[in-house]
Amino acid sequence: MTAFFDRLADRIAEIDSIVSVGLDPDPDRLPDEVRDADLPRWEFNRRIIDATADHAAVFKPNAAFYEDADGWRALEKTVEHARAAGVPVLLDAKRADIGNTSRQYATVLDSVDAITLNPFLGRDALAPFLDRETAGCFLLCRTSNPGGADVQELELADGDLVYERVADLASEWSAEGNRNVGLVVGATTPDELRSVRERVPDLPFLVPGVGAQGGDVEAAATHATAANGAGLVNSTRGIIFAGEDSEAAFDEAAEAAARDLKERLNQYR
Ligand SMILES: O=C(O)c1cc(=O)[nH]c(=O)n1[C@@H]1O[C@H](COP(=O)(O)O)[C@@H](O)[C@H]1O
Repeated sequence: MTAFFDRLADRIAEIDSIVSVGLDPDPDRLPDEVRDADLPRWEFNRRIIDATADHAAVFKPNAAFYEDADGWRALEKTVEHARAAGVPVLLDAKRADIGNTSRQYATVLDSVDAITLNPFLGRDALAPFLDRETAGCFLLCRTSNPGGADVQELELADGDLVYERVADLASEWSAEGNRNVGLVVGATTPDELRSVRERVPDLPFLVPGVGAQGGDVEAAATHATAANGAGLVNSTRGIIFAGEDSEAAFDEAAEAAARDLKERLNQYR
């Protein structure tokens, strides 16, 4: 199998979209029509996948929404269905731990194409993921949440900020290894997004925070992709729950929202 970022660049070129469709099926927000299904989260995701696959460079399920017995079954079916539709799956799990545990965590890459990782524990904790040549590994760099600056913008002795050092290390680790490392940089801090892009032009970014979090679509589109054309802008609630504000069926509303985001992003890239 070819490297993930090459496969991603090919898919982006093929469907002309850098949209990552998040699959976070919050049980409290599922529409009535899926609530009686055997696995409501799977039924919801199945219809979202079928409706939005043509606009989705990847699907990004967040593990938090599946961490119970039915959830694991729903996630397994979701991953299989997305991949059968030809769409790679980026599991948003923000993993990494001591070596023994990380080695076990990394086995999930037998089933998905890419994963988000937490760089806080350092290189050895990431190694079991980064060692997989065909997987994509997105390291948290400058996150989109309000407290993202608390740790990530602390100043180091040489004047660099923590998130800048994370970007530099990710670039080194990628170049020394399998060139399979990207960064998570939020759209809610467009100046930082721009500065990280200037710092590491070769790393693909996953840019979350447009849509429900109100991030900057133009900055996201301008800076998400690396020189090879790989990069993603994610929206989750803004796509999958678009039907809450619409007369249309939830999957039709999701299709329209995904298409609209694709077109808005494409104006700037
Ligand atoms: O790693 C992520 O995907 C992520 C990083 C980050 O800094 N901010 C962020 O929102 N995310 C994830 O991206 C998704 C955003 O969802 P929406 O705000 O509904 O578009 C959620 O699954 C978040 O966990």
